[in-house]
Amino acid sequence: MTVTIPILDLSKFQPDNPEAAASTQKFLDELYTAMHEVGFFYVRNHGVRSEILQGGFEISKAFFNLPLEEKLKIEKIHSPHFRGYTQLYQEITDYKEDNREQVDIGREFPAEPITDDRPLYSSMRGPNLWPENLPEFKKHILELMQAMTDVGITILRAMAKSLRVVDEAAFMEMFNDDYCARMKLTRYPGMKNAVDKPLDHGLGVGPHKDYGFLALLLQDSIGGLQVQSHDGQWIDATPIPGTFVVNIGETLERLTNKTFIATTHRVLNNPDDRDRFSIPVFLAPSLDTHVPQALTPATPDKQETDKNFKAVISDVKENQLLQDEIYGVNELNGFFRSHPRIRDRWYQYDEKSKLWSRRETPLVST
Ligand SMILES: O=C(O)CCC(=O)C(=O)O
Ligand SMILES: [Fe+2]
Repeated sequence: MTVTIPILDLSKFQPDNPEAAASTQKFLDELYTAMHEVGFFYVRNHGVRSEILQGGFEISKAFFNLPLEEKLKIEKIHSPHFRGYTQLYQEITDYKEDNREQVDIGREFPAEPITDDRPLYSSMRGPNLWPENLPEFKKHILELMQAMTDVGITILRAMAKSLRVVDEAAFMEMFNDDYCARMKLTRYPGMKNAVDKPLDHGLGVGPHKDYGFLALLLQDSIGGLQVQSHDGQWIDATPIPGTFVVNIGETLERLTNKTFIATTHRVLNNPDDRDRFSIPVFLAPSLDTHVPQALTPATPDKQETDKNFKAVISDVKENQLLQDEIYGVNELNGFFRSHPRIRDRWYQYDEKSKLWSRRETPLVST
């Protein structure tokens, strides 16, 4: 069966307008089907002005065009909050170096004092690293992150409604003022980019599932994002102007007892010399949230109910989930796992208590 990624019209979702009840319901039904069967969809009529989106790409390109030594001034290693720039080939997904460079941005908070009474994961909050020589960067990027976050929160509310059995108020309480948002600016060099010489495997980012709740992605017109269908085939998420691509992470999949699926995806570098740019935003609940293990009843396994349904084939192993009940613990462990250099510079492990803590001063490498 060929899988297509559905396109949903967010303007149909008007939960507070009784006159739009029918169109809202239609949207919720489409959303349910998309999340249950594909785990990915495009959203159009999301209401974010195109100048904000265009401005985001322009400022992101301006940053990546800076000389490397300028970009390295905000390298992530300088941030105990895991913010900042990562060079090409420095991050590893599915055992291969990613052919991409990126900047990680989070919600802007002042650094908190390091005290024993705070949970360690409170270090995930903190300031971003901003490039000194691009003064307009901060304003544009925070504006774009807020606009995309607002769309994401609306979609999360729609997801709660479409699941029906979920208590919407309790679900949305996880996204109180202290919700988590992370944005990435990415550049994937084209395979024929003579300066960068991408690694032959051609993977901008290897097969993976996102681990939070929701990802909302702005992509340019180059293409390369692929989504893995149930039977293991790779489907192109071909760019559609004016849309975001939406998918969920493993924490929400677990919470819905796999009624909604966190689909494996990857990005291929463009075969010619043109670079691809994308800007994903990842949403998750506030760090202190106790994420319930499952809010909905288990869905009968499709393999048991449908004789024609093939076993799900994924390049990502099951049960790699970050299983702690408190979201902040999972988020910190996830960043520890993917950024051991940053972990060791800013955090220390005590063999006796088997606990991690923040270093008073960063470890200076010799
Ligand atoms: O750049 C993209 O299209 C997707 C990136 C992605 O999947 C990720 O960073 O988790
Ligand atoms: Fe992803």
